[in-house]
Amino acid sequence: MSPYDRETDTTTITGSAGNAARTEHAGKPGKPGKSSEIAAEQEYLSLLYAKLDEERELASRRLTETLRQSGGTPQAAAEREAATALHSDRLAQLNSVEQGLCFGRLDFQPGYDGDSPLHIGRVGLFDDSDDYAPLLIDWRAPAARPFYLATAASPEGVRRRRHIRTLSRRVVGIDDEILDLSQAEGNDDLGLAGEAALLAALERRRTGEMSDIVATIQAEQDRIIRADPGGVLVVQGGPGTGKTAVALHRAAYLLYTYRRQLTSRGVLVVGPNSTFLRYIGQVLPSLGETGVLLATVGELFPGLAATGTDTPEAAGIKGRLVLADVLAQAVRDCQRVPDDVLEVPAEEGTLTLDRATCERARERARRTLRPHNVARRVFVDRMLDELAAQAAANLEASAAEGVPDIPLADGEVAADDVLDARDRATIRQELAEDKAVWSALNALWPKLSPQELLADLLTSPERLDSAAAGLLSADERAALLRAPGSWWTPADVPLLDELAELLGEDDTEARAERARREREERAYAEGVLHVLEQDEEIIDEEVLRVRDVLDAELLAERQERSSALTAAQRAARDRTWTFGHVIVDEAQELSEMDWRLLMRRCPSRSMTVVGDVAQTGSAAGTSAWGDVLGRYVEDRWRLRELTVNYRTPAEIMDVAARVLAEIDPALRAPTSVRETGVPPWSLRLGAGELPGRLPGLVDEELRAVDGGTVAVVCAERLRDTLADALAGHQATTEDDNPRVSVLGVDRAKGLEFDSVLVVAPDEIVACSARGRNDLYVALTRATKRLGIVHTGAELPALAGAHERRPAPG
Ligand SMILES: Nc1ncnc2c1ncn2[C@@H]1O[C@H](COP(=O)(O)OP(=O)(O)OP(=O)(O)O)[C@@H](O)[C@H]1O
Repeated sequence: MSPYDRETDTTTITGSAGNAARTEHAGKPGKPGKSSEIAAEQEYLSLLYAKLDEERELASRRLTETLRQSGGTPQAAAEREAATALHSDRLAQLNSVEQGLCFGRLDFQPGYDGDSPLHIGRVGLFDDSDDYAPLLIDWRAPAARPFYLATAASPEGVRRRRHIRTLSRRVVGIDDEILDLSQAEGNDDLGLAGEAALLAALERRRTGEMSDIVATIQAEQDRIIRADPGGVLVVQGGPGTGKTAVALHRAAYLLYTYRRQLTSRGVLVVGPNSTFLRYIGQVLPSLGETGVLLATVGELFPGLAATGTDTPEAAGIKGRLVLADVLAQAVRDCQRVPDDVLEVPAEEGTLTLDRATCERARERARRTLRPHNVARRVFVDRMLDELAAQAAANLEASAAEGVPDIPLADGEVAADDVLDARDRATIRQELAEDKAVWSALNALWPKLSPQELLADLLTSPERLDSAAAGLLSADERAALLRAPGSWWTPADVPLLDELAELLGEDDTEARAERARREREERAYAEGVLHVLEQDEEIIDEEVLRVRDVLDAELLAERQERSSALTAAQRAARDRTWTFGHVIVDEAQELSEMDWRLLMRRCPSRSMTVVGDVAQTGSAAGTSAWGDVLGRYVEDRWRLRELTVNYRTPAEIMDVAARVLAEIDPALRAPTSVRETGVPPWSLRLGAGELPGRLPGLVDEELRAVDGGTVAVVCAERLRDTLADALAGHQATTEDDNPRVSVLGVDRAKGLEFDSVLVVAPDEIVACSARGRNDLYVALTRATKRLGIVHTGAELPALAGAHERRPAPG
């Protein structure tokens, strides 16, 4: 039972010299002092909700009024659209803070900064009848900071920090901390703030969706959340230290504090896979922020679904930086010259392109340093000049054929050319439209799409050999080859992005298309105006006529802009979009090629990089931040570390720490914030017994976590077999949020469950080059209980788990 479930009336004193604080819980009505405190908080909370309702009503009314308006100058139209966006954002924000509107209160020492209490909540509310005095302080505002940072040793003027527990619009309890150094007792080295509320939050059953932590952010987390947005900030921390939570709250903080700069470019949050993104998907909306694009790297090539899977070896190779050179060579390989002479059977007769001429044109095009498809225009121009000169010479020669050589009269000058400039231009134009000429030029310097080129490269041994000669070994090239028609994979996406940069886009046609669309939209708008005018004639001759306030141009423009999307939505459709800030979670998994793509999306290098190098599972991932970041920012990146584990109880962490020591004895496991008194258990089963016994084990765990979640985590190879064994439990291998999941370690990364069964740990270790890291990840997913089921060799590091005797049958 968590303190949130019970009605408490206790007073505890916690704290060391660094964090002395007396904690008092109050929830039981009937005790006069406490219940009057609760009643007073209830009264204030009711006032806040009344204000929230009033604000909602106001935002809704303003939105309706704005939507009703029409007409005016283009500037008025633009202002109207800005107002529409503003009011609908405000309304969405006010709706999102309904649950847990207010969660804290600060009381100050006498004489300190006005010394009236401040209430802290999810949004700022002000009293417009009292000179906009703050009623509720947004958790992100500077005034709210002491709520997260104040300690007894450094109280920042705070006398009492109160956590207010609410259910819907009702106060159900309060936890007070008196920040009083003279009360110091105990030895709380972790420096926790609001310990009772924190532990209550941590003990809650997991639902399969991550929750926000605004009420209980800890000081080391707060410093990261509010860190300056400039440059690259790396947040390194062991499992469960709140890296993901911190990353998401940082996004919300940055959007609040730097809204003007960030709303137009948006914020990108990158996660390792779609399961993880769904797990964290509710956190930012619950904080009232919708302007953030959540995506995996594999989703950052608009219009392409990367649903295929690579072998670990192929994924590892594709992630290496050398692939950028391979791709550059593959593009150069498409800029060909004939071995000797290329014959072009044009309508003007057979023309020829010799190797030297083609080489000169190719060199000239390459020297422009433009991307392939753009430089193609230079090559094609040179080739057409050459062909046109030949065709003109042929024509002149044939025109001269059979003409008698008539002697010139006195004073007459021989005409040099039969053809004038206009004739020559016509010939060039005809050649440019000649299919045979196009097919010859396309063979030499084709227009390419990234998809076409990569698909060719990965299915053609000759092309790959040519592009990767001296860059990849024969075995590596063989590992990359795949069958034609294979699905795109996430590791292909950075390669496609690289190719899109190398190939570029000749946007002449796109520009023509845009102009055509604009003409069409204007014509459509003219039509709309016409219909409106006819309606007006029928309805009322007197009213202001539509055309008086709206012309076709403006209507077309408004139509275009009224479909205006948020920056995040526009960014999702645009490969070349650059973001105001990029947050990368589970960043240790990204390959060098992934980083290249992300750096292109963030030229300002305003980034937050969150991860744990001890959890790297991917062959292409990193084990040192400097290795990946140095290339882009040299040593200009800042490191912050998180050291407290909020997820995994100490008993489970003891076992995981032994595995960590095997990965690297220098690595330190984070310190768990709580103990559960439940030791992890282990059980030995024969491999054949596993499918039969697993359902019973899962049932036991389900009962033990009483309505919570259970995950079976195993090597990818075993996943389907174990999911079949648990068919009766409707276990899922994906992310539809059931009580029982069966997951390979890769999918379990970043997630958490009340109980975790790690099945066949020896297989997890054996399955990949970073198998021990994978095992460490698997062991640290549980919030309450851990069971280890051995079917093969027992790993010495896991010997600490309490051994269970197998139940009969
Ligand atoms: N200050 C906090 N208050 C309440 N809960 C917290 C706090 N910090 C972290 N948590 C909770 O601890 C759990 C672990 O957090 P999170 O998933 O962010 O850790 P992580 O460092 O990303 O872990 P991993 O590296 O294993 O993915 C989550 O349930 C999160 O909500």
